[in-house]
Amino acid sequence: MVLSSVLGFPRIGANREIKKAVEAYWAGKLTQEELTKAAADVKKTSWTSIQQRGVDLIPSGEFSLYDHVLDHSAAFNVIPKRYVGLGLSPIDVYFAMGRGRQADGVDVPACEMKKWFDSNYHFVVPEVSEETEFKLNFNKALEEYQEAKAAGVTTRPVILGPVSFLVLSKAAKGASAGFQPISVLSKLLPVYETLLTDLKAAGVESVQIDEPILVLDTAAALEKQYVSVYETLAPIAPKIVLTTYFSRLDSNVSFIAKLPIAGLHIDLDRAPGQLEEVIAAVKPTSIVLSLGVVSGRNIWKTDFAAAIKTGQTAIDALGADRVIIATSSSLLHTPVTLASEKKLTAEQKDWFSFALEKASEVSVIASALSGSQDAAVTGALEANKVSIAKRREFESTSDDTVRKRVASITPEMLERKSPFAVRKEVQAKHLNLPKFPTTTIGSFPQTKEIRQARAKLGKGEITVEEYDEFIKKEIETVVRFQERIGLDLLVHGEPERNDMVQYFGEQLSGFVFTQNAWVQSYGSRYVRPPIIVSDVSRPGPMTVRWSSYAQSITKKPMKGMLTGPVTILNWSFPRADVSRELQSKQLALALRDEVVDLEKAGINAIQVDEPAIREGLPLRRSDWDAYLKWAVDSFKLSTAGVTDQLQTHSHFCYSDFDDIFPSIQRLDADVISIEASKSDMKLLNTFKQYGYSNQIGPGVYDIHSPRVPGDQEIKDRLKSMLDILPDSLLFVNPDCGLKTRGWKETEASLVNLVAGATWARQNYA
Ligand SMILES: Nc1nc2c(c(=O)[nH]1)N[C@@H](CNc1ccc(C(=O)N[C@@H](CCC(=O)N[C@@H](CCC(=O)N[C@@H](CCC(=O)O)C(=O)O)C(=O)O)C(=O)O)cc1)CN2
Ligand code: MET
Ligand SMILES: [Zn+2]
Repeated sequence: MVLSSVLGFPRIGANREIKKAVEAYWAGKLTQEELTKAAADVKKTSWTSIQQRGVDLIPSGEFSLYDHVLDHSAAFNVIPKRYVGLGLSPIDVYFAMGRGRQADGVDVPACEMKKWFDSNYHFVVPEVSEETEFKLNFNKALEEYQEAKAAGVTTRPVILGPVSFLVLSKAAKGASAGFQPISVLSKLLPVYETLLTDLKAAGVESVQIDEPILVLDTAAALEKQYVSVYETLAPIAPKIVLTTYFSRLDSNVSFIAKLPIAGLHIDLDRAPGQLEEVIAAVKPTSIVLSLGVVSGRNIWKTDFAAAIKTGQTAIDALGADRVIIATSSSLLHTPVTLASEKKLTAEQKDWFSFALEKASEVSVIASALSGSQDAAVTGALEANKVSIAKRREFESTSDDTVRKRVASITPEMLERKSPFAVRKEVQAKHLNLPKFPTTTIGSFPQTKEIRQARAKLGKGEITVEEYDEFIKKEIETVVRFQERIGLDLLVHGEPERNDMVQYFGEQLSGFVFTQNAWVQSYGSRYVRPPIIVSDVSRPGPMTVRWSSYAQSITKKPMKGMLTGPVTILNWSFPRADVSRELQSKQLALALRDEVVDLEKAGINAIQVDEPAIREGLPLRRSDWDAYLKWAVDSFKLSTAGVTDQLQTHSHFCYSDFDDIFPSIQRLDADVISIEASKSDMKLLNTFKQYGYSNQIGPGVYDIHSPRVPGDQEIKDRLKSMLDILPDSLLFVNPDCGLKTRGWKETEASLVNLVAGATWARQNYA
């Protein structure tokens, strides 16, 4: 019989229960017991509803109050010294690592966060050194297995494998030079032995061990480690299903197939082409193959006929007992349920499947492959056939004007009129900014009042005019604030935006957006990715009136603020029927028109954010060039339609530039701002080493935490930056936008930032 499986489930709860509970706990409005209870309720609901949908292998242990990688660090005692001995309870140590803590005399910054592979989810980076004393503080996989059992659901616990855990870790401060976390694998392994022995003793039949790094090129050099880990673990553990996702195994499959594992999961949504090679590799073994045919990353209804065909190919080679039908990855990256969407049309609703609907999908596909004649199954197959046919019909329509415009993009359209050196002079005169110009990344605090006003507008409790007036007042407050504390290049603060991507999705043709389809980005922060359903175009200006209003009330230059094409694409659910390149170029043309309109409206600096350009980089190196070509071209297409005197900015809030450096240079933005406050100055050395030629604002403090940076701290940062970068190129700004921050810390931090720039002007004249 073919079994069905779900690899992981969204944590937020259908009504954002977990986000609300966690934030209430932080605010001191909920006790730890109440928080634990809220979590227990959501977990129980998830387990039972997946079970009701007929899924055989139900995940447990992957739930998290903040981040599952952080859960592993806490469980394995991978807790940096700076969080120890502060008198905090274990849960507060955990949250302090995730988001920093500044209260009651305690002042610790957060751990670094990084993007989880090519997704918009962030994990908290574990810090490891020779000194790390690994031990099992608690066994979360076991606890949640038992919790589910008590609720009447037998689950398959999920853990992150030891090799991936260490490869995703970084060297802790104080580790010796050149220390590689993977070098302490043999010290970590006993923790996994204990964890898995306990699972087995508790009667756990099989365990899902995630080793996502197996889809990376770097895993090829880790064969020895993989062999030793899994030879040690297999004899003492429940049956191991080694789980990979987001890309293909390529040649790694040859050593993976020899590991003593009971099952192997592969992602056939992202990498359908690997099926044959993987089947061939596992055929001579007894390994069960878990086929990730239901996307964990997108929301389109699965084409059952195609999935059944794939499943049948595997069954023909391996037999039905060696095939599992699964989601391609955890469903963490999809919203909870389509049932919460009240505003989608019936036609639109029929296109999609969210997490709960996907649970039904794996179950139906597996049943069909097991030969079920059950009326519910045959009915579902029939209904799916109709839905897919309708969707295909919709996809066959296109917007010819947009298609023609994309086809007629010329190389000249990608280039500014003059090179950077010339533009820099023109812009210096025009904008008249001081040395070390201070600016911010765009958003100011999204207060409760702003969100409530928008919620009221949505419910029809206030009129559009009232809402617009309210937004204008917010803009004015932000402008006056910036003038008062002495910032140089102002922003309007983005109060009108629910989110930097959703906001544009809502104004562009070709998108559908949701009411409640929240997906976790990090910690308690969630997004509602808009869905691209057809060709994209811009019915009219999107930001011009807000930016020109903001400019009209100040003499200081106002920076226009847009989200770039690659980022809109990456943070939306894209179409699956046309290439990402085509979608990106369509977005770029729409943004190009907006940029030109902003310049016409008297805006002299425009920032086009591309924080997702790095994250969109394919996981396999051989796919990089093709991606970088269209991604960079898209950005250039969106920004190059202006005169030399317009200063273009772009923003990237991550620090992994090593791999894409030449592409960042090729963007040819006049100014870029980057995340640099949490990583050390190594990043700036990279910029120097490559001879980055345009202006750059390395973030001088971390905005992801409510912690206020001291003014000496900012001066020290500027000093080390100026040791590396030419002073004529330096801008002074935070790491990222301030939307998640409160006003109190925003004001204190920016005052210190301006003081830092003033100090630099005095000392680096
Ligand atoms: N798409 C995206 N990806 C990104 C980022 C980003 O900004 N956008 N930034 C980076 C970090 N990730 C982030 C992701 C989300 C948020 C964030 O602030 N999310 C907000 C929600 C933003 C939003 O959509 N707000 C809506 C809805 C807000 C809301 O909850 N309203 C209440 C009603 C109002 C109230 O009573 O408070 C409701 O619906 O119940 C609005 O402002 O209109 C949150 O989780 O709290 C920040 C950073 C990387 N990836
Ligand atoms: C995640 S990048 C954020 C850029 C945006 N302009 C902001 O300040 O919010
Ligand atoms: Zn940012």
